[in-house]
Amino acid sequence: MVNNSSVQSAGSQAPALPLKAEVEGLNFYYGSKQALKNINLLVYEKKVTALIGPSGCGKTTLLRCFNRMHDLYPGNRYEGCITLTSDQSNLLKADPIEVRMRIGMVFQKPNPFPKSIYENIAYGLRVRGISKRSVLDEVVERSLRGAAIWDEVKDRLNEAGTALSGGQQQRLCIARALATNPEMILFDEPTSALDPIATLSIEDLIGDLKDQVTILIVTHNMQQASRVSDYTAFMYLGEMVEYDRTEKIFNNPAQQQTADYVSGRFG
Ligand SMILES: Nc1ncnc2c1ncn2[C@@H]1O[C@H](COP(=O)(O)OP(=O)(O)OP(=O)(O)O)[C@@H](O)[C@H]1O
Repeated sequence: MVNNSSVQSAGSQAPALPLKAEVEGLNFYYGSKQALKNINLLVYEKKVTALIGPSGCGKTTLLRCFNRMHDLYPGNRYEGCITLTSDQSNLLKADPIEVRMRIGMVFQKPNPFPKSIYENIAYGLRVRGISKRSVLDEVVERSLRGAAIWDEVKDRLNEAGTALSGGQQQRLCIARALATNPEMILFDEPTSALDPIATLSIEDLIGDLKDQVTILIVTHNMQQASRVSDYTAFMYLGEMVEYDRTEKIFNNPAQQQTADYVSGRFG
């Protein structure tokens, strides 16, 4: 049974950490189908929060609310709010273009633009009217360094992004997300298409990135959630069952359902 009480902060023992965002009473509908039910969640600043749960529980749907991806399809509807603490803006009511500059996204499958490595980073700035070469050069280098791929590509910036290995392409996509100095980055199963070595390098990178940005990650991989995240939210059938420090969720969860899921008894 899902625990219907609204689960908000990450457990009673959580210290009072700075907040990046607060999800309150979030419902989401694909047409007439309700995929998220009264989600309440505090997202802590410069921490990694993992969303876990069995297939179809609503992890990706919740993640995509944060950068208004659902607006791209007709019939989708949100209720409730996701408030960014920095300026108290409700992401569900703000201009979606602005939201996507503040909240970057990295997808399951690396999806570089069919452009050069340099342009993969610079393109998003150009479409926002930034064309000064020195500024673009600086952002390209900073972003590629931030994604731990600068040394590998600095001498081949004019080569196609799609010519890189899968793991390098994913780091290029992370660099692209960093270019706008986002406040949060959303990762949707970012290593599911990668081999174990590339997976570990992305996990290391996520650990490094949290010094500068708040991270929300959807993962099916329990070991990955326990390795990379500080907080974990367990969802089931569109509801938030339990949210706490990752260590607590994996070692001593409050709900039996969470214990069953993290120990592999269902899902
Ligand atoms: N475009 C859509 N139209 C209608 N229903 C959808 C759509 N996308 C997802 N759903 C439904 O919403 C619910 C949540 O889906 P979601 O993809 O968020 O789950 P998930 O936990 O991320 O699953 P998975 O781990 O398999 O990716 C599921 O019942 C799914 O069938």
